Amino acid sequence: MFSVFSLPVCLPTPTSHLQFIMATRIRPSSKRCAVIGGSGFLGRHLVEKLLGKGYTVSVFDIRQSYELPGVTFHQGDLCDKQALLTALQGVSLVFHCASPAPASDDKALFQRVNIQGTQTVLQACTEAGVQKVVLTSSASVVFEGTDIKDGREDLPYAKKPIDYYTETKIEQEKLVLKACDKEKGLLTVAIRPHGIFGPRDPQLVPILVDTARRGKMKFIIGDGSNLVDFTFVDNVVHGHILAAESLRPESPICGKAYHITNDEPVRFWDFMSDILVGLGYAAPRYHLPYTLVYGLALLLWLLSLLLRPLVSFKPTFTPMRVALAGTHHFYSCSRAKQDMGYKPVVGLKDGIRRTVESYPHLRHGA
Ligand SMILES: NC(=O)C1=CN([C@@H]2O[C@H](COP(=O)(O)OP(=O)(O)OC[C@H]3O[C@@H](n4cnc5c(N)ncnc54)[C@H](OP(=O)(O)O)[C@@H]3O)[C@@H](O)[C@H]2O)C=CC1
Ligand SMILES: CC(C)=CCC[C@@H](C)[C@H]1CC[C@H]2C3=C(CC[C@]12C)[C@@]1(C)CCC(=O)C[C@@H]1CC3
Repeated sequence: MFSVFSLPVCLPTPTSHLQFIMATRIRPSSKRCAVIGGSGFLGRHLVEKLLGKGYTVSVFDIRQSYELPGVTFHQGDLCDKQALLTALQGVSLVFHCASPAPASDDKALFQRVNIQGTQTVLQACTEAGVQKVVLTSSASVVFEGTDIKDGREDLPYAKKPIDYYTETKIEQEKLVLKACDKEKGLLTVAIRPHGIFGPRDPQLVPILVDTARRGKMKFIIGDGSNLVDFTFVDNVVHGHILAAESLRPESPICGKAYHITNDEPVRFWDFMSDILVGLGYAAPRYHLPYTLVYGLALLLWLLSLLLRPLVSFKPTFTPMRVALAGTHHFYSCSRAKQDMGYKPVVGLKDGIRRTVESYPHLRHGA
């Protein structure tokens, strides 16, 4: 069993009342941060980098997936303010990258965690004297299922978000950016990554390999020329830390959203093929018209809703996935370059190689 501590590790366990008061009133230190969602894919990469940069890290997550020297784990639900307050003692910087998985269709869960939960996180941060909050938002807050080419942050939020995940990520981002208040001493910023991939990703490569193993990765939806951003996880981490370190009262980044990508849009199907071929599977070859596949996906989705009381099935080809696979969606990160000197640290080719090497168990025949 993992242990859960209620005080940062670097403090001695209080043996007297006075020590306890001193410990609970510790002044926030600029190198003491908390990662909410730190057990997840992005969160863990962020934690590892922060440790390497000399930060003391508290992880707050609903589950504990690893142990690392220098990291204090607090297991809890981010909707629980008391649990958060314990984890945020002495913390000056909070990264909020927790969310239910996008594949879920549980509307109530998304609303509870992404909206009410984020309100609770912001209240807890204010009460605990946290000075900076960096939210992991998503570039998909502006995506409605149709082409976006070189999209900038001033695009309007999607009026018809493609799923509950996107709908609640929009509300979450608005809440965090609105909470930025220099007078009250709380500075906020939102990072919008797109298509994060890399070692330990539980979604992209596993879904792809599973689809290939079931013999369903033979088709290219549309003409295969649609460009998409896939962002290597180290670049997303780099964007988050740059944002945190640039977040000062006089900085232009306060209360703003920033796209963070690899800045190398790639054909969706070339990217999928590179991963598949790297792992020993065949690349998809046959083309299917986009509208036909989208229409079929819509029909299947409606059927799954209608039949839900009788049978439960989850189609692989959801309308959202077909839209992601068959449209252009790539974003400009020139605002991040200008305001915080962002530049990707790992190129796409290198990122794909590192990712493929990290999944020996998913290789064809393994
Ligand atoms: N992956 C991607 O391509 C992209 C991700 N993002 C955003 O990046 C962030 C991180 O994503 P990613 O690392 O992929 O996701 P993960 O699911 O790997 O990580 C999220 C973590 O948050 C935890 N969590 C969920 N609900 C709660 C809760 N109520 N209280 C505390 N912890 C909770 C999850 O636990 P559990 O697993 O048990 O649910 C998980 O450990 C998310 O905000 C996501 O919206 C944005 C754009 C693209
Ligand atoms: C760029 C971006 C936002 C990526 C997000 C990750 C996932 C949404 C994709 C990762 C694997 C993809 C995938 C498909 C759709 C989108 C993903 C789930 C398909 C289901 C699309 C239709 C197919 O032919 C099979 C694909 C398998 C992989």
